[in-house]
Amino acid sequence: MRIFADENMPLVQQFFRQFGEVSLFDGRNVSAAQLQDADILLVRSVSNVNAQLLQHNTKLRFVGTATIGMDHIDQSYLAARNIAFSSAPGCNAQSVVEYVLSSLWCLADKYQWQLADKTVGIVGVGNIGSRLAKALQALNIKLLLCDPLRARNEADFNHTDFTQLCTEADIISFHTPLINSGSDATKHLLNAQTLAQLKPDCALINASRGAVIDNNALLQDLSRAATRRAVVLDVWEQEPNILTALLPYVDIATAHIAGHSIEGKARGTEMLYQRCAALLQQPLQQQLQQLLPVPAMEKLQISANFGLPDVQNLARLLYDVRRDDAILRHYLQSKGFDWLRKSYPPRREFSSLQLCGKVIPDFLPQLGFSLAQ
Ligand SMILES: NC(=O)c1ccc[n+]([C@@H]2O[C@H](COP(=O)([O-])OP(=O)(O)OC[C@H]3O[C@@H](n4cnc5c(N)ncnc54)[C@H](O)[C@@H]3O)[C@@H](O)[C@H]2O)c1
Ligand SMILES: O=C(O)[C@H](O)[C@H](O)COP(=O)(O)O
Repeated sequence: MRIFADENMPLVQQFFRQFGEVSLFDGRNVSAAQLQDADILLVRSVSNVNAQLLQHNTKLRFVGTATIGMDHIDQSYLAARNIAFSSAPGCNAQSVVEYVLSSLWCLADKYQWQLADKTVGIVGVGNIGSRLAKALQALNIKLLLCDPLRARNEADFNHTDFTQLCTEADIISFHTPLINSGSDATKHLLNAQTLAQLKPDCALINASRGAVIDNNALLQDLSRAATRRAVVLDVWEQEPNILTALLPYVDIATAHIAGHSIEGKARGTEMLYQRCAALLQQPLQQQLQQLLPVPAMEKLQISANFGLPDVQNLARLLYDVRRDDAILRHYLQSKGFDWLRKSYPPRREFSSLQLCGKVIPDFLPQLGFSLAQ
């Protein structure tokens, strides 16, 4: 069995060698000729899997993307060819939540906000949005939730229409898939018209897909003297060739790495491994927990005096998004967007640090921290 995998898929050899020979490729530049012998194809978000890429391959049995987003996969084409497909739902959801929390704390420091006075609008309340909602509730932050699909299917879902959310939120965080057309389309959900409805100081966070915000319209908006909004962008239109004119207006700019914690990426590989093992009717020989590196900090003692104001310091032990903003601003021009992603420095999730103590406040597990056994 021949397995072809993106070179940026951690632990892929360790997981997949059980099924056959693993060959690696550069995901952004992979060609149809390279993949003609693949039985199993494992990609990330930078490879468009479609008729053109698979034109020379007649034996493919499985395509997996170690990502949550699936907008780069032509699923109808795979179904028509009877090729099994899987994404990795939720694999890096906690990583994105930690990115958003770190961004909020940085903005709160920079602009001296009291986060408890802010209303955060979450647009897209799936794996990431609902975890984020739980974390923000733990921090006593007021929420508005917008998810028309959930509103249609769940009678008790407390939905706020996007237009209303735009006028009422102090901060909006986007967590929808990229949907190009139809009544729930998210492409350019935030555009010149919807931007004009926001409060002049409404902050924006986008860690979903770049095209959910019309980047040119955002640039126009941010260039206006009347606009005073803080902006965090992890995702951009036309990656890797991003609109660099936005950078001076953006408080935190990163290279589509919100989901790139060590756990988030490796969980994606493991989920595809489990799916492949089921498809090939093979036993599971590997487990992520055994393959993850030992974290630099394993245990921390919490005293009875630990309170909500201490959470920010605790979280910063593990991740501070300003590191990634600084790296982008320093290296984007000389090394490029894809290099920033490929050489992303290690980041562990909150759960890697086990908290010990007689009484651990409830908000810590709600934020994703784990308790020592
Ligand atoms: N920046 C990163 O590194 C990174 C990492 C992971 C995921 N993502 C992106 O984040 C997206 C969301 O991830 P998830 O795991 O929460 O996905 P999910 O599928 O679990 O949830 C998406 C939610 O968005 C809702 N939705 C769809 N259309 C909507 C609309 N028009 N308005 C409001 N809500 C809408 C869906 O009903 C669903 O509940 C992914 O599709 C991916 O594109 C980015
Ligand atoms: O959709 C996702 O899961 C994320 O956007 C993912 O982190 C993208 O990262 P990539 O696959 O490009 O490394």
